[in-house]
Amino acid sequence: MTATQTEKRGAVQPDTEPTPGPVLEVKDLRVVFTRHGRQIHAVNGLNYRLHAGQTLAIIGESGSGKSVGVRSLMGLLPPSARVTGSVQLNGQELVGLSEKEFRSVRGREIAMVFQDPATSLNPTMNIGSQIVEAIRLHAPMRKKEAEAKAVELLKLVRLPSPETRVSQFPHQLSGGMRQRVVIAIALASDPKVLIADEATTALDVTTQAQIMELLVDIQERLGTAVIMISHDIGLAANYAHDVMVMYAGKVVEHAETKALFSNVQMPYTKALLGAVPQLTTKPHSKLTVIGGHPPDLSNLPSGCPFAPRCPRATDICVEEEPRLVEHAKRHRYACWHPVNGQALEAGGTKELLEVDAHEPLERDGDHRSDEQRGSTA
Ligand SMILES: Nc1ncnc2c1ncn2[C@@H]1O[C@H](COP(=O)(O)OP(=O)(O)OP(=O)(O)O)[C@@H](O)[C@H]1O
Repeated sequence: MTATQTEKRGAVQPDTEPTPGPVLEVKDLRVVFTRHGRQIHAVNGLNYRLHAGQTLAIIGESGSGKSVGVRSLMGLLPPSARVTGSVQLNGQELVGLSEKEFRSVRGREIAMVFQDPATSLNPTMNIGSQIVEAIRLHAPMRKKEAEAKAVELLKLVRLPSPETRVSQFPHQLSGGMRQRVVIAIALASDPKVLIADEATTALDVTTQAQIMELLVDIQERLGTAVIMISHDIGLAANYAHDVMVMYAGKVVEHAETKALFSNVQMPYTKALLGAVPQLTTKPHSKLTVIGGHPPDLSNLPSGCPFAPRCPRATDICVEEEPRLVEHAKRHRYACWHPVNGQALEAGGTKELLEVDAHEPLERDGDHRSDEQRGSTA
């Protein structure tokens, strides 16, 4: 088996001095939309921490709440959304900020790269002006100085011939180049957290890998924390330190990437992986299809939301919702009948529930193996 990118680069220590605490701390984050008198519970109690230089991947089926969960961090939800809980960015509480207050955080402390670079860029402005605008929005400076910084940013994102590219328009660049420009704009204010929402989905696989390598490089140089949302589980496995699996607005499994993929516990995660073709998949063999549909978010069931689609479900799954419990070090899952773990019974979970942290998953100071530490020294 080949080493993943996260193993190769030996986990989460950036070149810059690591900050002592998490950059981002999310506690019991909930988002409810009101639409036509109905309440849609899109995000139902997220807890996690993100440290400098760390990449968290969020995976899950369409509609599981991945985007709404990260957009709420940036105040990018419509007025019909009610956000509760706590989001601390470097100690600053974001939940409850007004739009005006969010404007000073968005793009400055926390920035986002979206799926389609074509729609993120202004087609009528050359790319140099767009980067200069982003730079001067956050740090007032003379135009000449900002133009020089724009070229530096384009070098950072490894856009070829940056000095001449600045005068070009988005349509003159390839999709991969455009996404590099979008990343340069996102980095204009040196954000602590970069959110990549399906940022490479619209690109071909080679360009996709180049952009991911670029994000890794930037992360290592600047210590930026990254949240990546992806339908591509392979990308998550290869580039993330931690993976969070969402279903019906909840986290159903959350672990270090290696622990998650080598020891999947939640049947939903297993089903997601089964839906991905492997190199070893024989031609014409069938991929696993997850039958049924996710629950109605305006009428969530009282038991495990995955129960109606789960091959392992029993009565308890329908009756009582399993809590997200840390069963092994840095490996949490919410399941009565985990894939590789011992079957749980309601009465028998007390011991495990004692270590149930309603707290975000914590990262060790340095959880690299000796081998990894040696290879990156
Ligand atoms: N403005 C809105 N009003 C009402 N419901 C919304 C709104 N925006 C999102 N939702 C609902 O919130 C749920 C979660 O949406 P979200 O976009 O976070 O899913 P996702 O996991 O990111 O899906 P995808 O992978 O397709 O982007 C969906 O069921 C969606 O219908």
